[in-house]
Amino acid sequence: MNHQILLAYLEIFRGEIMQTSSQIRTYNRNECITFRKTKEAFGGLSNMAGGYPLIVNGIHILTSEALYQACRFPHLPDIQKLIIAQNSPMTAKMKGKPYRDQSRSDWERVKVQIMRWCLRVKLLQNWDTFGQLLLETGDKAIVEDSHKDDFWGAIPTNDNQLIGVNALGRLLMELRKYLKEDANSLKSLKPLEIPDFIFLSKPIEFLTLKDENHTLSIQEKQLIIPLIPEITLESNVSLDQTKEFYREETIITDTNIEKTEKDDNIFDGWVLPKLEKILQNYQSYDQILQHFKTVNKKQMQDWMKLAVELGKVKKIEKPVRYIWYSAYESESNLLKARKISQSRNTRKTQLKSSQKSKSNVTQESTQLSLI
Ligand SMILES: Nc1c(N[C@@H]2O[C@H](COP(=O)(O)O)[C@@H](O)[C@H]2O)[nH]c(=O)[nH]c1=O
Repeated sequence: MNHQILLAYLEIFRGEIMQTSSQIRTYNRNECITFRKTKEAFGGLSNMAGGYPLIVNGIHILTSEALYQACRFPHLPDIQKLIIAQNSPMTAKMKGKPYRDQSRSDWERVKVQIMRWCLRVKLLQNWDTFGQLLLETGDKAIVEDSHKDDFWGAIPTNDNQLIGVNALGRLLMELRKYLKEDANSLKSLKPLEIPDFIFLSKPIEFLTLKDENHTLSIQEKQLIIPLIPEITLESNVSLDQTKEFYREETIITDTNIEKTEKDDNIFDGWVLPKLEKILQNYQSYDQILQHFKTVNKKQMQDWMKLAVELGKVKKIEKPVRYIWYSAYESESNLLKARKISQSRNTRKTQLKSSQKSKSNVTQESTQLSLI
């Protein structure tokens, strides 16, 4: 094998090493800081969390998730624009999904480095808030608790364990370590030394702490907010509906700016909580639509698709119906328990009818209850 090919293989191997089985970790929930929903105590650690705005090459970006997803497409500035124009980080992720096969060709190899860089941007530009949140995790392991992503997060196996590579949690722990031991080294950030590290057609710039308070000023945060109505329009909600939503949910004033940041995401802040309430039982698409009277069909379809993709909602076919994931899980556990108890009863009846001894019956039913 020639030298260069060997080097290329080595690089790929280095990039993918985090995905190998030796990288899998098991965490005990009681001993870690876990986060899943952005509104939980440590939800701010999620890339999906609002309230940690960024500026790269002079462009406002609402979340580290949007920045990370945009980094897939340095050669496709229109897709980058589409991604960062979304109000919801989950929608930002989904908007890039149809183009994933056009991600930069070395994406799998560089994505961990890119995530590390995105987290550093998040800290650099939200020094007090994000820094404090990171330090509040103490010395505990940080774990992204995920339904199905055991690369970036870890999946719960029973009440107390989570298993996965937990790449995001580990990058956050690494960042916390630097913050504790060498905070000054995090106060500026060089662009990554990878080819085509480009955002909206320009090489990504060298970043430094923004202002005296190390965070974006209120004025800067307000500059970000006017983006929201345009974006919502793009997803087929009428201007009136948009205005109505923001009138009710997020009237922008200096005093409630924090609330605005938290609620600046329709999908996270409004759609998901509503779905969680409605979908404690199976519901058809039309039944769901009844609960979202002001929303048009296409938008609702997109949201349902997103909720399913993100593992929040389970979709069942024939006929199509939906249920909130944890309700689905408890229902299937109930069904499993029922099946076990039915098969135990059947077994007992069979055993009785074949007139086995009493001790045999006890032994068999004990074995079945262990399944
Ligand atoms: N799947 C998931 C999250 N996963 C997030 O998605 C990002 C990785 O995207 P990708 O590399 O394109 O798969 C990364 O930020 C990871 O933390 N987050 C959430 O709140 N909810 C989810 O359901």
